[in-house]
Amino acid sequence: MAQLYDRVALIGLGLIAGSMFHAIKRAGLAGEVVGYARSAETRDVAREIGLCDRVVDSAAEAVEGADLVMLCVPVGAMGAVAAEVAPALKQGALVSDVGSTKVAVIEAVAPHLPEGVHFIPAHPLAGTEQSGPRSGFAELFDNLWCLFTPLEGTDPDVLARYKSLWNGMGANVDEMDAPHHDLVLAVTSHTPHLIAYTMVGVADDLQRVTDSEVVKYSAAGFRDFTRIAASDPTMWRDVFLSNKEATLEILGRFTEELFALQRAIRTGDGDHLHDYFTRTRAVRRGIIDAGQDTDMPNFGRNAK
Ligand SMILES: NC(=O)c1ccc[n+]([C@@H]2O[C@H](COP(=O)([O-])OP(=O)(O)OC[C@H]3O[C@@H](n4cnc5c(N)ncnc54)[C@H](O)[C@@H]3O)[C@@H](O)[C@H]2O)c1
Ligand SMILES: O=C(O)C(=O)C[C@]1(C(=O)O)C=C[C@@H](O)C=C1
Repeated sequence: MAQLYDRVALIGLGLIAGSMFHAIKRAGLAGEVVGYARSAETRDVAREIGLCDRVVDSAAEAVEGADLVMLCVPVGAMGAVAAEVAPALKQGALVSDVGSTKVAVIEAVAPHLPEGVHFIPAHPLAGTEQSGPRSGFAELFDNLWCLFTPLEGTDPDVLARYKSLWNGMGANVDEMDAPHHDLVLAVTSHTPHLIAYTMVGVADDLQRVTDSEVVKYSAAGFRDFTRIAASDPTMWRDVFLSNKEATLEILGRFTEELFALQRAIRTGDGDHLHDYFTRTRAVRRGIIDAGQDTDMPNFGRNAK
C-alpha cells in the first residue's frame, strides 16, 4: 500500500501505539514513525526493541514536523498531553487519539488544538489484557473495527486519508457521534469489564475460604473473566471515570436483570431462566452470522 503520511508521531508507547507502529511498517504507510512516552524506562525499552524509527525525550519534539499525531495514552491523560504538544504542532497536521471513550476525550483535547490543525477522534475496537511497549503486534487490528467520531465540519480529504490509514492497518472503519459511541461501548466493553473485575474480585475473596481451589479448578468461563480482569488498571480506571453516565445507565439495567434472575432461581422459575438463556444464545448466533466468529484469526486469540 502507498505511503500516506511522511511523519507519524506516537505519544504513549503501549499496546495500541506499539501495534500501530508494527501495522504501519507492515504496509509501508508512513515515511517515519517518531515515538514518545512519559517514562524514561518505557522510552529505553522502545529504543532497545526498535519500537519506532526514532524515540525522543519530549512530546513537543515528537510532534515537530509530524503530519499525523496519535495520542495513545490513557483517556485521563489525553487533555494534558494535548496541551503539551499543541504549541509544537505543524499547521495542517492531523491529531487523533485511540481512547476507549470519546465525549470526555473530545472535551479534553479539542480546546487545546490551534487553528489550522485537524482533529479526528478514533477508537480501535481491538485490544488484549496486555499493556506496555513490548505488548504490541502488527495483526492486532486485522478484520476488526475502528470507530471514528468526527466533529462537524471535518475536512473530507483529511478524513479519507485517515480512513485509508486504518484500512491499511487492517481495520474496517465506521463513523458515529461521540455520545452514541460511549453508550454502545458501555454495553459492549465497559460494563462487561466491570462485571469481570467484580467476579474475579469475588473469587479472590472466596479463595481464602476455599483454600485456593478457585484457582486450581477454574473453569473456562471463569478463566475468560480472569483474562479480562487482568487488563491495565490505569486504563480502566480512566475509562469508568470518563464514561460515567453511560456506564451507570447500563449497570442499572444490568442490576435489574440480575435481580430478576436471582428471583427466578429462588422461586424455582425454570421457564424464566430457560427463556432468558434462549434469548441470549441467539445474540451469540447473531454475532457469528455477522462474521465475528471464532474462526476469524484474531477472535479470542488471547484467551489462554
Ligand atoms: N488496551 C486496549 O484493549 C485498548 C483498546 C482500544 C483502545 N485503547 C485505548 O488506547 C489508549 C492506550 O491504551 P494502551 O492499551 O495502549 O495502554 P498502555 O498502558 O499499554 O500504554 C499507554 C502508554 O501511555 C504512556 N503514558 C501514560 N500517561 C502518559 C502521559 N501523560 N504522557 C505520555 N505518555 C503517557 C504510558 O507510559 C504507556 O507507555 C487508552 O486511551 C485506551 O483507552 C486501549
Ligand atoms: O480483548 C480485550 O482484551 C479487550 O477487552 C479489548 C477491548 C474490548 O472491550 O473489546 C477493550 C477496550 C477497548 O477500548 C477496545 C477493545
